[in-house]
Amino acid sequence: MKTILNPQKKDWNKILERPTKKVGDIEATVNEIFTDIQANGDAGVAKYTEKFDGIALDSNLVSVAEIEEAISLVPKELKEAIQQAKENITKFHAAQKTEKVSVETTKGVQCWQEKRPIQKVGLYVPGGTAPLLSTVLMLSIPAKIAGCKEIVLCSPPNKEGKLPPAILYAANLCGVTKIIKVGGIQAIAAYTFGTETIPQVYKIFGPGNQFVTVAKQLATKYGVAIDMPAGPSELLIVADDSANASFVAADLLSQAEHGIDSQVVLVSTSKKLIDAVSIEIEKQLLELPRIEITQKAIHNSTSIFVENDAIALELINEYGPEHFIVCTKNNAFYIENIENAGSVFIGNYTPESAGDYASGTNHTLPTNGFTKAYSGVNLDSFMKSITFQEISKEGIQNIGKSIEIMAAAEGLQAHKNAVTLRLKELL
Ligand SMILES: NC(=O)c1ccc[n+]([C@@H]2O[C@H](COP(=O)([O-])OP(=O)(O)OC[C@H]3O[C@@H](n4cnc5c(N)ncnc54)[C@H](O)[C@@H]3O)[C@@H](O)[C@H]2O)c1
Ligand SMILES: N[C@H](CO)Cc1c[nH]c[nH+]1
Ligand SMILES: [Zn+2]
Repeated sequence: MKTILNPQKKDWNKILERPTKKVGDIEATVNEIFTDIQANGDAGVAKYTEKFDGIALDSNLVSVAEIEEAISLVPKELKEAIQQAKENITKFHAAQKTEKVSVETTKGVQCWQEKRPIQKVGLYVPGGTAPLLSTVLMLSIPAKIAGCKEIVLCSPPNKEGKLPPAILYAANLCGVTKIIKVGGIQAIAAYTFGTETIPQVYKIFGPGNQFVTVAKQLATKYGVAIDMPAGPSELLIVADDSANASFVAADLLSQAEHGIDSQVVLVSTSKKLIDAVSIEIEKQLLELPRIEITQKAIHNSTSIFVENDAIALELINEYGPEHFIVCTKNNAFYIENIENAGSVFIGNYTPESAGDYASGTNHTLPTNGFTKAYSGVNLDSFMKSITFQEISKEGIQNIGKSIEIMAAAEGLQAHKNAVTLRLKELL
């Protein structure tokens, strides 16, 4: 990790540039695959599964027998861990249900809003560098609580043409209605257009690498909604002398481990802490099995020394990290004033991994600065609001004149007439 001392504000964006590929290069590939799958359906999907995942499949649909086999293969200990995570994720997302909003805006004019589940949703579970069974829980649990009817899940097959048992076990446990062995751009294209085996969906959810993220963004041009751009993992930690350097290093390494395009950043008002973390990273790295990936991501990453908490906060809000760990003497200051972050982790005993797996919050979060405008996945992501209104005779008399005047001001006579006729009838 390189260390930068007191950078000038004008240099922040350059220093914190995300290590992602140029989107333009990926867009051409994504466009080509979308066109092919729109025209050729499952045959197109199979072609790209063979090209990118190196496996030729007769069918990409997961069978009941495969699910039964998976259930028998998952160790009891992992089943119990999944159960605890499921309970916490369920509690946190079920608590997000809201009451119907209903207001009489003017006497006789009743307006209300009700939520409805999105009927057909497509979940994407990454599997390129690691099979993210936890993502199955993060997406299917809120989908089920929201009441979505068709919950489809796509994830890339391994070299044996299978999905890992834990992914199938979790998907079955959480009420996924169809599981398909397909990953990457081809999965997103299939959700967008529908194929013989993969249903077209109304909204696509889930994280993925840059290919998946750019493909999701293209899906919106064809009228399919997406949760948000949730690309390569990011973590920013603000820590001072009150933090445990070994814990800080472990947290930075945990997100660097995701892939070479992950980005981790340490911001500190203590040079002593920056040095201690750097030594700890080198020590802990040697013990990690994914050392090559993790080392590359760490190489892309930066420690930044700043004079005080106010500067640190300004820099953090400008960057807008996906994950934000706060471990300082002034935690309350950061918690009150953070504007742009996906999920915040507070204090020495709140590792980011807790949110990845089992505390209850959702780990599908905006990256690449999209925290400035997007929320992470939550119960509302799987629902939409419909507004209703009912106006009585008294109500139309109370607001009719204003509608007539405004419609006339816009030059829309037919709009005005729709009110005028009713008001006349009531005279
Ligand atoms: N933001 C979040 O909420 C969040 C959550 C979890 C994971 N993540 C991120 O998700 C990502 C998962 O990435 P992954 O690669 O492990 O799995 P993935 O499933 O997203 O991507 C794997 C697929 O990419 C496709 N692919 C690979 N190389 C390609 C190429 N050259 N051209 C076209 N397609 C290609 C293949 O089809 C493969 O199946 C990581 O970057 C991780 O940090 C983000
Ligand atoms: N940190 C990832 C979100 O960026 C989620 C995850 C899943 N498994 C481990 N981590
Ligand atoms: Zn993670």
